[in-house]
Amino acid sequence: MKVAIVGGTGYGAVELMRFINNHPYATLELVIAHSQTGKKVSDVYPHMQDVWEIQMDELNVGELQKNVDLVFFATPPGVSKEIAPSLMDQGVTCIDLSGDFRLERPDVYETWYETTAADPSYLRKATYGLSEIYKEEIQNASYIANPGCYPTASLLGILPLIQQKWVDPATIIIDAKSGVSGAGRSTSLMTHFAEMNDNLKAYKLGKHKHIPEIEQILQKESGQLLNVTFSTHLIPMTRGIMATIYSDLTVQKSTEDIINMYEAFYEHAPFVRIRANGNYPATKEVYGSNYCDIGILSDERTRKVTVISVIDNLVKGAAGQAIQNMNLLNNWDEKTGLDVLPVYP
Ligand SMILES: NC(=O)C1=CN([C@@H]2O[C@H](COP(=O)(O)OP(=O)(O)OC[C@H]3O[C@@H](n4cnc5c(N)ncnc54)[C@H](OP(=O)(O)O)[C@@H]3O)[C@@H](O)[C@H]2O)C=CC1
Ligand SMILES: CC(=O)N[C@@H](CCC(=O)OP(=O)(O)O)C(=O)O
Repeated sequence: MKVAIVGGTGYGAVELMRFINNHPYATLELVIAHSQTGKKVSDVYPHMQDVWEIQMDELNVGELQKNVDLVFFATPPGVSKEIAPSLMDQGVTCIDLSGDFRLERPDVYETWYETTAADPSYLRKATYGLSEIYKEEIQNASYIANPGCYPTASLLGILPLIQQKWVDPATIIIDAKSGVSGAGRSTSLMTHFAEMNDNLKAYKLGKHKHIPEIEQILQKESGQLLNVTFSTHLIPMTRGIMATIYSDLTVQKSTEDIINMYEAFYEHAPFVRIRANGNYPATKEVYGSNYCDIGILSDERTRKVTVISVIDNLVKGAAGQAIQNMNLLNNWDEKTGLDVLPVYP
């Protein structure tokens, strides 16, 4: 399968290239850059020397349509909504790492992204690509809206309890922390070394674009209208997300009961690992891999459950899940190209 990446100089793109290099059925045909066209991938990322010497082109939708079977968008929000419709019209399959097609309702997108939404007729063609939950829909999709990094960790962490109705969805609180690569490659005051080193910052409280994304799925899966409390923090590490999720239990269940239920729920999900009682995952234990590791505590004193869910934001939170979705779309083993262990320490 011939693939292209749009947004080829970003962190999401270079992770896609790492996995495509490992993939037996996908070849990278075109890399589309923005401000660095004409350069080779290895000029921008020297660790790719002798691996990806491909020269980056400027965007030409006709060339994409003519030359590739699948396009990955690894661009900031606001880009794919302009370009993707003509690819959709020509029947080119797309996997979009940005948030442009994740929200079903244009008015909700416009409120949270503060810009106009894609045309609703195209929004309706998109499938939300949370691989473990929407496997069948993904297998039949033509446009995949790859989930955001925080929603991936949060939703994989809480959805089993929602589907079993063992928690009250209205009481969910998600406290999440991310490494700085989540903000992409370009520099900013927020993420430069002196601001970030030895520091821990809360940011975008009450305003994060992942709030409506998480609510959309929680509402769909619980059948209930609800709002979620979701707080994001930047932590001085390169990769990784930890989502610590709290909710009120509606039934009396021990930690063991909940762990057993999660193990059954994710029985056929090779990338979700449930920890044993008393064992809680750390971000380094999934570093560089497509795993989502989950630890659980049922606190019988407070009748609340705590779920700890960790991912690598660039892998399960972006490029890895995108490759997993490409595999599902093509009926390939979902682990194809992704069978790498976490890098530790
Ligand atoms: N980083 C992460 O952990 C995650 C990222 N995502 C999402 O994936 C997408 C890519 O993220 P990431 O790789 O981190 O971002 P980066 O900022 O590292 O890269 C963005 C890429 O898009 C290009 N680009 C910027 N503006 C335009 C434009 N107008 N038209 C075409 N290309 C453009 C940039 O080129 P140039 O620099 O030359 O402008 C660069 O190649 C984003 O939507 C992000 O929100 C999703 C989950 C996790
Ligand atoms: C650390 C950091 O800044 N993280 C980014 C999340 C990146 C992401 O997944 O955003 P999209 O929904 O746009 O794809 C943020 O909080 O905005």
